[in-house]
Amino acid sequence: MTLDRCLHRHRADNFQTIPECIYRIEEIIGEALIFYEADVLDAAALCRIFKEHEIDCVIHFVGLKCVGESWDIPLQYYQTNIGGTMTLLEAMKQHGVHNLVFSSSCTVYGDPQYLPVDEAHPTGACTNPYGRSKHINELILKDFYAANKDWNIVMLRYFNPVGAHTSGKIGEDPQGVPNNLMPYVAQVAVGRRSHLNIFGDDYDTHDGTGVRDYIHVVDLGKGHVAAIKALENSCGCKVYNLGTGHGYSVLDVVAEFRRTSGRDVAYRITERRDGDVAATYSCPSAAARELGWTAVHGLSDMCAHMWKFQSLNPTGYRSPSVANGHTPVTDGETVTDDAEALTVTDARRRECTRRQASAAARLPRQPIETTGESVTNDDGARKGGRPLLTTAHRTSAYGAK
Ligand SMILES: CC(=O)N[C@H]1[C@@H](OP(=O)(O)OP(=O)(O)OC[C@H]2O[C@@H](n3ccc(=O)[nH]c3=O)[C@H](O)[C@@H]2O)O[C@H](CO)[C@H](O)[C@@H]1O
Repeated sequence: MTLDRCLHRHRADNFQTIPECIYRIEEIIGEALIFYEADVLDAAALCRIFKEHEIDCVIHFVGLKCVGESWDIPLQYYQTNIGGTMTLLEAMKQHGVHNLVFSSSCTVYGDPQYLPVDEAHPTGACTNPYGRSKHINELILKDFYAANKDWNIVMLRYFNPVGAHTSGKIGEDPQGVPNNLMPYVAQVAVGRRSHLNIFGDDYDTHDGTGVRDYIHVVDLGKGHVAAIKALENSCGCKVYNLGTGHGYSVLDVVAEFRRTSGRDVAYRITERRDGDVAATYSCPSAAARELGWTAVHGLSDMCAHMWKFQSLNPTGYRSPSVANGHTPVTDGETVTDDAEALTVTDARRRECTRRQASAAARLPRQPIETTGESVTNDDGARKGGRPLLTTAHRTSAYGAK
């Protein structure tokens, strides 16, 4: 899913950064990546991918995901998030691929009626179009399964994904002002922003600030691997929470980030944000019982790995070269050394391009060309024999968060 985010975010404004992100993923997994650039609403493009590979299952990460933005452009949210699912289901159906993992969200629970929230909690009282698009997707998938019992569908309700890969090589790199808490905190710590605005300290929580169930992205990724195993065992249609079961307040996160980074995180208390709930955290026991999956990383790891990525890449994947005179905002020799190791040099770009070309040459055909001007999209299929995963998503001039 990190791949999805990297491609999504950088495609619109700076194509040059895409190979760097992919290059880093290749370093981590030790394989060349094959990815397609295509629109999830482009049925022909999707069909071509299915024709060119023998695909076992699809992880459907596609989606616009900014709560605030979804009020401004609801039609784009419904078109991308729901239309994309319909197009993908049709393509899968046509090509006999009947195994799907879908990225849902705890947002489908709305303001929780009880805590911790389990999968039996009522859904649908969503507070924004983004949330409604996730809920409608769940309803569509349930109806679709009722008519297609030979399918296996796992819907994963993510709580609040944060952190970065433990290597610090890949992580969240929001364009513009971050909408979510953790990347904002990281950017304050690294000196890109002066202070965090905390949206309200008068909630009915232990310190008055909002409480969430933050989950490390590596744990989240492993949850998907567990879901794929369930598909292989013909699980039918299932829904699982992916969370830790622990709630932390905004001030808890700030304190932990200060501790792990050794940096100050200045903040101001401001008004509540529209649509925020006081507290939500998961009951993750169904995933433990049925998928054999449990989150292992706590808040300390989430902050430490987030900080590692942020400090090694102060301005994300656009971080200028240390070798070319940029001084990272971080201190400490190890960080500087690693930053140099991760710096994008011309030589590495050439090597990256060579590896990409070499990987592409092993494809039966060339990657799909995109259509349209302001809308570009990325599909990815790992290669190394049979592609196991296909991710597909669509971005627009607005992009994701
Ligand atoms: C209701 C809803 O749709 N929630 C979505 C939103 O979760 P959340 O709104 O829970 O995530 P978030 O990271 O935006 O906010 C977490 C907590 O931090 C607070 N906060 C956040 C930013 C900031 O600058 N200052 C501040 O105080 C915020 O009020 C909340 O109490 O985004 C997530 C993406 O990761 C998921 O998509 C969730 O489904």
